[in-house]
Amino acid sequence: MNPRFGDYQNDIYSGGLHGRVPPLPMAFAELEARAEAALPPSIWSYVAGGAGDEHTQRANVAAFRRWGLLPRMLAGAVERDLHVDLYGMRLPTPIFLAPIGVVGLCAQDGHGDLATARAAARTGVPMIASTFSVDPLEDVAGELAPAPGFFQLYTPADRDVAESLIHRAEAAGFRALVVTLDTWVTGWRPRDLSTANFPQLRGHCLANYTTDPVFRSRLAHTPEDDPQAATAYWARIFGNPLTWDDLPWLRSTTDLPLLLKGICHPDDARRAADAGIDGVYCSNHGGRQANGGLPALDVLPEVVEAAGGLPVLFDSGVRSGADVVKALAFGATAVGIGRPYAYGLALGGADGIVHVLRTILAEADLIMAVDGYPTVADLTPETLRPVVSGS
Ligand SMILES: Cc1cc2nc3c(=O)[nH]c(=O)nc-3n(C[C@H](O)[C@H](O)[C@H](O)COP(=O)(O)O)c2cc1C
Ligand SMILES: CC(C)CC(=O)C(=O)O
Repeated sequence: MNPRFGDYQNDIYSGGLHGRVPPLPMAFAELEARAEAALPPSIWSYVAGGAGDEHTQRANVAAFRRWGLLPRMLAGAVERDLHVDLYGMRLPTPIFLAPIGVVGLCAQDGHGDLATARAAARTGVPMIASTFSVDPLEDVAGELAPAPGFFQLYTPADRDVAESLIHRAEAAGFRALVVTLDTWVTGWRPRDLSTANFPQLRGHCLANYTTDPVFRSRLAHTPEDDPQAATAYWARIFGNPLTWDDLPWLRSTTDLPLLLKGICHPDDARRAADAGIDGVYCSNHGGRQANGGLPALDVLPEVVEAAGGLPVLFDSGVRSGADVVKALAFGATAVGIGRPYAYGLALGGADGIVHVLRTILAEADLIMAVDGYPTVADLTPETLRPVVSGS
């Protein structure tokens, strides 16, 4: 039997009958407001902020409002099946946890990567673990099992360190490698600039480097004895703009499925497919990198078409179950949840993330029930229409 994600509604109502109201926000706007109040201002501005005047970040969210699902009645969608297949894995849900560097710091105990992994394990929602974590990837993987995890790589210029990270991720049991292309330099982020806090936050999230034997071998002293030298070496190898010429090397480093994150142009999707990549990840980094770009949702259909049948992961602006349904209908194989789970973490640790995921899944499931689309395969671009009046 498939999981009944909509049952979260029954769970809440039956709890309510006994005088309890849900301790965590049910609507995204409240989740966001309460996370802002809960997080230290420097972490809030880092997580919530984006590039420039954050126009693209807002446009990512607004893009979903421009499309609506056409309902089908008498479809009898009593049983829904939200599972998706990806690289031989049967995922119980069509969503995943997008990589969030520094998410560790959103948890009250400072170990948010581990809490995120625990939430993934409890829900079966895959986690893409960021290179930038407070805890090393082996510890994250330890909390994740049996849920699948993917490892997100910021590819250091020192290829030996890069290969070491990749091989550690393989050994730890991660099932795919997601290489992020759009953040070899950080974008112009006024909120971080005005607090000047980015380097400080980043300094807490280098565990994957400081525990890496190859990285350590590059240093005269251990990172424990000379943290500044470790950070300086990290800074030297971080800003590494990969090019298409690097892809054969990258491909040769692993047999894991290899995905490229940040693909928003159909020609790049086509070229990735030609280069033997296993999947593209359409995302504009939640508007954190380059302001003034198109909303990621607007480019998704073209990227899906150009990818020629390769899996296409998607994120940027997903705030609700309705958004998940629309991204699936536009052809995303699976849909990434970003900031909302960081906010859930800030409010309730692993429980907070589980709540956010269950909320999103329940809404998606109930939309598919009401509108008569019992499976993910039933959601196609033809089920969507542009909104023609108002918002
Ligand atoms: C605080 C923060 C840190 C992030 N760190 C990473 C990262 O380490 N690696 C990465 O590939 N993407 C990173 N991202 C981008 C997310 O994976 C995702 O693309 C983005 O959050 C989607 O936008 P949304 O959260 O507005 O939906 C980060 C996003 C946020 C909000
Ligand atoms: C450490 C950062 C570069 C992580 C990131 O991707 C982001 O802040 O968006």
